[in-house]
Amino acid sequence: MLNSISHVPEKLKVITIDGPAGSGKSTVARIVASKLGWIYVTTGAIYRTLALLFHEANIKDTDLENIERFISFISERYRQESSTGKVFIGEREITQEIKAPLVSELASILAQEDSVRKRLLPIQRKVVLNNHGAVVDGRDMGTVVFPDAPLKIFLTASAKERAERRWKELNQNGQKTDIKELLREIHERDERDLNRAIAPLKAAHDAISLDSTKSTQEEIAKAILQFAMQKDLVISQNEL
Ligand SMILES: Nc1ncnc2c1ncn2[C@@H]1O[C@H](COP(=O)(O)OP(=O)(O)OP(=O)(O)O)[C@@H](O)[C@H]1O
Ligand SMILES: Nc1ccn([C@H]2C[C@H](O)[C@@H](COP(=O)(O)O)O2)c(=O)n1
Repeated sequence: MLNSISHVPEKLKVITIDGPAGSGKSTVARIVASKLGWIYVTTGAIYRTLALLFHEANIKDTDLENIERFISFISERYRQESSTGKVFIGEREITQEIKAPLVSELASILAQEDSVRKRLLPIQRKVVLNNHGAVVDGRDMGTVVFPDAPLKIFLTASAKERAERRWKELNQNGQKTDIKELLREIHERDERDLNRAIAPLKAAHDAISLDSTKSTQEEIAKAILQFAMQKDLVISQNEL
């Protein structure tokens, strides 16, 4: 494991990875964080958890009272296990439940609400700034949540490749889905994430764009670690 050093102020030891659904953000974020000895935070899981709470309470009305009620619950009881990527509400593990297509769709709908984004901002920042270094993935990490991050990555892949990856992932977890339906859902979520008025999915002006369509997660992670070294976020090449 690399011993990271701080050539940047402690509070800014953050690498952001933004990109569309299924581009491989969480996977490579976890590899990079592990190599650096940093934590990894996948902010999509926070939006997905909010969606799961709404879904399970069978609440269709995303009014402010419900949003505030569930977000304060998340603030007290939500946690991610950096090493495994497991997600918990209190002692209840919800890692697989939040990946269900219904939850994915509701998360992207809730993510359009300014009241949701405003209230999740401090939660995302608190998780990261309580640690000595973090790799964070989402849609607006480099543009809104951590605009001063020393290294920003914008990770893409073709919609077809992303649907195939999601199909394999759900299949491995015993969730049978139709690839054509997944492709439609990915296009729909892309549309929402790219075109919403608040914090749309887009590459920060100073982000490095990478396309993982024809690359393995290890190749992408290695490229990010090289950039981290160039930014003095790691000690030396021979430990990568
Ligand atoms: N470069 C890659 N090549 C092949 N498969 C990949 C690659 N990167 C990630 N995957 C696989 O694709 C699936 C989705 O990856 P991951 O969850 O990291 O994407 P994501 O961008 O975080 O998606 P979401 O935004 O929906 O959470 C996982 O099963 C992962 O193992
Ligand atoms: N920083 C973020 C993270 C996620 N979202 C929204 C957009 C996605 O549709 C949904 C689920 O995210 P995923 O797990 O697919 O990365 O949550 C967002 O708007 N901002």
